[in-house]
Amino acid sequence: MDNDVLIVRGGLPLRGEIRIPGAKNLVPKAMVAALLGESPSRLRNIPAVRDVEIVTGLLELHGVSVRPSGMPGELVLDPSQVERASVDEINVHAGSSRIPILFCGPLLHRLGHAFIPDLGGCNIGGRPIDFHLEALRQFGAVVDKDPEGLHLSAPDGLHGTKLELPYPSVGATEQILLTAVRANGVTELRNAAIEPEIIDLIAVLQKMGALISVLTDRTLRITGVERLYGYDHTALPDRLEAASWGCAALATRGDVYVRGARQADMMTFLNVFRTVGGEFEIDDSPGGGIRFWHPGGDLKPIALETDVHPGFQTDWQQPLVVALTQASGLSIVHETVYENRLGFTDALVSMGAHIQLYRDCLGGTPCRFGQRNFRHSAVISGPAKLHAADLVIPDLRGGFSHLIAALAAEGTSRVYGVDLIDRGYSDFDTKLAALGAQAERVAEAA
Ligand SMILES: CC(=O)N[C@H]1[C@@H](OP(=O)(O)OP(=O)(O)OC[C@H]2O[C@@H](n3ccc(=O)[nH]c3=O)[C@H](O)[C@@H]2O)O[C@H](CO)[C@@H](O)[C@@H]1O
Ligand SMILES: C=C(OP(=O)(O)O)C(=O)O
Repeated sequence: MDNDVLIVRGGLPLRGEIRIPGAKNLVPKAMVAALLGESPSRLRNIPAVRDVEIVTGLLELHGVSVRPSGMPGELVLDPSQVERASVDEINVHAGSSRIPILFCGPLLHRLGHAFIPDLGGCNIGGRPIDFHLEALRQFGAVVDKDPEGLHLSAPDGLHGTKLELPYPSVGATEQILLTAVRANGVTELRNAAIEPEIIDLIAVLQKMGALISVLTDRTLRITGVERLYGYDHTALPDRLEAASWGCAALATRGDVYVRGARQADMMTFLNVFRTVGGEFEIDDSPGGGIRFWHPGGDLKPIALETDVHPGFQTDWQQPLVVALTQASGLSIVHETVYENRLGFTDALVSMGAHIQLYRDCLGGTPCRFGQRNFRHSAVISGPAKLHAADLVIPDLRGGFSHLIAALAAEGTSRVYGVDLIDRGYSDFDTKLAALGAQAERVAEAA
């Protein structure tokens, strides 16, 4: 539903149990990978999020049948009839997600041509795609940009190459994997991203018949193969959603069991959670998860920098900042992955939080954004008593953070634009109800 408003009566601790599905940042990519196979793929643990709907639409436009298998959260993708789609049809999805850029390699391999609409995704920085396009050119693709979008072709086919990313970009690493697996010859990628979602995509590709080695020092070596087949895969759990609910438990002085959360993907987050004063308990029995809770007393401030994996994931930053408004003392957060990911704090300040933003790199590591006029460091002074406000959601994680702040605040907040949260948190209003939150979703009056 578009333009929904969430009416949140705050001040109650979140208590109870929820289950998280597969990762938003893996599932749509595994769906794109299915295009490379010669037989159907089966993917489990699918989250009910917008990006999955968008990729389903794009795959169907290209002749891939995407059908529920009959088992909950499971899809079967059949790429046996891949065909070209019209620019107008594809452009219905313009500006909706970042995933369409990952269709380049698979469509070039299958059809010799690809059209990519304008990308969407969170407005948290410029989000250029120069690494993607430079890599595709090195594989032998010809890229033409016109007002409609990007047109790509590969007149001499795609061939393996030596690449080094200027920064370990998640999307560019995925682009290179999805292109190299069927390129002619060997590709070596240096300075690759190694996020858990990328390792899971590599697992998917290996199941399809790809040859990919993960070497030391962020190097990937991919030997192109002539044929790939369908896969059968259960997506890794969404560590970003899991951490978001952990932060919500901390900020509301609550106790939330996140069924499905996996320790191995979250170790850096868990260290920070414990340092701030949160408690957690790992249940690694089959079907287990992680219980997060506020043990009472004061939370402790922290100095933190976001980074590529295994550092502190940038998508964890926004929810954690809300919890830090409740810590006693000065916390410092240096956002080094995106230049514009602290704008959501203005709303927290309007609710009574004490947060100051700085253009300097307030961390041990000078980052790409220092001396460049981006307010990418925050000093948070707590604890602050939050009061209710009317909030307009700026982006996915910023939106979830506003929601946490509304849940922690005294009084009734109105949170506008909650459909943005649907991009990454499946059934979040049902989960809120399961945790005892008083939150009602209503359609905004036109
Ligand atoms: C759908 C998805 O998986 N989204 C995730 C993905 O986004 P996404 O893949 O878009 O993020 P990247 O890792 O590519 O971006 C990291 C940094 O690299 C820069 N860059 C990237 C590509 C490029 O061609 N040129 C360039 O300069 C970006 O501007 C940014 O500053 O990884 C991010 C970092 O973990 C997460 O926050 C996002 O949730
Ligand atoms: C930045 C995010 O997503 P996207 O890359 O899809 O905009 C996110 O999941 O926090």
